[in-house]
Amino acid sequence: MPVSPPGAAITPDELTFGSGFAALPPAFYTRLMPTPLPAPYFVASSSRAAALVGIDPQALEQEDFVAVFTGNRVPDGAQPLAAVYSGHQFGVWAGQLGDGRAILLGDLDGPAGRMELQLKGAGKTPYSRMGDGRAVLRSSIREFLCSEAMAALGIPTTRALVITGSNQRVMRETIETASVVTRMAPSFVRFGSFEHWHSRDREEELRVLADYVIDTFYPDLRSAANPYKELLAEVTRRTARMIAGWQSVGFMHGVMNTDNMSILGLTLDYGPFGFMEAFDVNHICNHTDQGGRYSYANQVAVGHWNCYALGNALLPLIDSVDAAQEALDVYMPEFERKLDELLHAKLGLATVEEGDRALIDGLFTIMQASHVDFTLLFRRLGDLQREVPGADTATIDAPLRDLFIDRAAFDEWAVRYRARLVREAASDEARRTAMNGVNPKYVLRNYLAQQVIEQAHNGDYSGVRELLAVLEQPFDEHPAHEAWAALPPDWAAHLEVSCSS
Ligand SMILES: Nc1ncnc2c1ncn2[C@@H]1O[C@H](COP(=O)(O)OP(=O)(O)OP(=O)(O)O)[C@@H](O)[C@H]1O
Ligand SMILES: [Mg+2]
Repeated sequence: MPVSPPGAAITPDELTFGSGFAALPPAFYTRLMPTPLPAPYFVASSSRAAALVGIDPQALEQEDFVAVFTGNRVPDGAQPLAAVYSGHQFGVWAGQLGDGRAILLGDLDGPAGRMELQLKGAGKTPYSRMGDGRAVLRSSIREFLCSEAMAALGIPTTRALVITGSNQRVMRETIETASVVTRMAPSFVRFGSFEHWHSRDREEELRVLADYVIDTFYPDLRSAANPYKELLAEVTRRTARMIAGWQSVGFMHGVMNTDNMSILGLTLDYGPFGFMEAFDVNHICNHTDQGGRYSYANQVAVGHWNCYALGNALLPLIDSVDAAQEALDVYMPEFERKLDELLHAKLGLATVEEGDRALIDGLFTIMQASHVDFTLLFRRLGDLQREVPGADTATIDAPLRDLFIDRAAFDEWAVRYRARLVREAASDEARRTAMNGVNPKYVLRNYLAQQVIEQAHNGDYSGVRELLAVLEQPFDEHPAHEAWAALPPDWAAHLEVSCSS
């Protein structure tokens, strides 16, 4: 359990908000107050996120913090604002968007550096368009749990500090209740924040924003011959690494619009996301995405496409198509390098050989044919013994082998894998430990989220908190929660997640 740092804030008045983003000229945002919710209550908090900004996690349950993180009380020094941005949605230019329900309070300096705190679902803003400015408890729980789960998996992400709720009714497909999730990130600037100014031919604002991002988050790039080109290259690299991370755990974002792409390469906006269960490379997690633009396989190319949209927006500053192209060309090599590194670790291969790619591809091919559960497969792979002299491998490998409908295909692949493992120095035991440290036992399966959401709708938040505790340590054994690592139950096959949030 992380402990709170000495001197952790126990009242909101002990928070000292800085104004990094708010110091930009007014064109970039609208200052406004969050809209209070009636009788807010505490739902859950992340002590790990709290430690990052020096807040005593226990204090988050207190009325004064609940008021602050619902938007009912604005602490001294905070300068609440909603930022403007635009973006491409499902590949089509959508024009102006902006924080339609997210309100930035300001930033806090903590042990891990500067973090902005943003209330998602805190009321209407000038960018709300037809929306009500609210988020529902269901979607806030999903965002809260997945942000913290991804952080624990080592994938760059925005964080979630706390969720509060209110009985105020909110209309979605059915009537739900309002909730606010407080997110944290060094910055919430998006690709779409740059597209916004480029689309309006406003080079001055474009430059101010790019300079702010470079000076604050990428100071090393300042001395480069063309810092804007280097910014594009670095964001492209980070995006490629983030998506390699997604692919390696079977995470599907669901709405990779350019307004949901972070300029820091963080996973941003947990809406209709999903973790791959029965493996299908073309799986689409978002029910609304009928064309499958954001399917598991397409995420890789879409990440690149989104970087092109950013590159296009930065072009007036980079001032050379060739230079921008060069910056964008780092994407595939960086993605493949990172994915290769992650997959080697997932297979317990500490060395690299020429045939490894074919071996790994072979595994994905048989996973696809048998629609094997992604998480269970990699977790059980760690149990495979390199040598089983004279023994019946079918029996020994049963828990792993039985995940495949086509067992002969698995047997064939296992022969190749064993032959490869013989050239690894690690013992079975050492390899298993290493593999269990990178292949999670627990991921946020949709049905798990659904179960704790249903409990929460009945006023019981213990499930959210328990699931968070498990997802914070996804590589460990949690004997009391063995069931959460199992294959999804039959009813889960009918779960659909959409953009409604
Ligand atoms: N209920 C709502 N009220 C007002 N605006 C909304 C609402 N839901 C979505 N929007 C706005 O619609 C646009 C696209 O929505 P999207 O679902 O990508 O974002 P989001 O989930 O609200 O926020 P974020 O990207 O900050 O996580 C954004 O401008 C967003 O602020
Ligand atoms: Mg969004």
